[in-house]
Amino acid sequence: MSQRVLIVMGSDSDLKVMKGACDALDALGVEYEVRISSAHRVPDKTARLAREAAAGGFGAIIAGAGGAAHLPGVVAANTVLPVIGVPIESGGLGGVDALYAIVQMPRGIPVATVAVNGAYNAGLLAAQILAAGDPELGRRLVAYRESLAAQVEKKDDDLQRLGVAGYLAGRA
Ligand SMILES: Nc1c(C(=O)O)ncn1[C@@H]1O[C@H](COP(=O)(O)O)[C@@H](O)[C@H]1O
Repeated sequence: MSQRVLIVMGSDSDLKVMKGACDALDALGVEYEVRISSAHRVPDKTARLAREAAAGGFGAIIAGAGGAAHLPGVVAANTVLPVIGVPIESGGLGGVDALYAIVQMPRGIPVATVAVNGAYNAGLLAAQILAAGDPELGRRLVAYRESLAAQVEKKDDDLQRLGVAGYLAGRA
């Protein structure tokens, strides 16, 4: 059976952003489970989710949190599965607080960090991690990259054909 991705977030207020990870995994046909847990508010549950993840068939974990974002680090402390942290924009500091909290992990307990609100890339990265042991998923990732390249080529063709003003008018 293919491995799944565990998606954890600190609050339901993170769901709108974290849906990006679900969208990426859906597009690639990767199964996942979405949970709300908080290192601050439910520390025991958070540790349990992380400790049981490998045995539960998960191959990677995405953890998103805003503000004093300790969740990804605490998840990483409780598993040797790869953990991808998503800093979420919340409160007055625009997500920089969460970014620093997640990216500045101490030596020994790494968390791979994506951009502020970068949940879609977290989903892609989780899929790429699973693809190391799943050649069929690897082929779907290659097809995804080819579709990205085709989109850029189409935009460039349109720009050459229409010129700058025409291109912008077509997008308005
Ligand atoms: N950073 C953390 C943790 C944690 O790191 O354990 N638990 C919740 N939160 C974050 O607090 C923000 C506000 O949460 P509420 O909207 O529930 O007040 C959310 O972005 C959440 O990820």
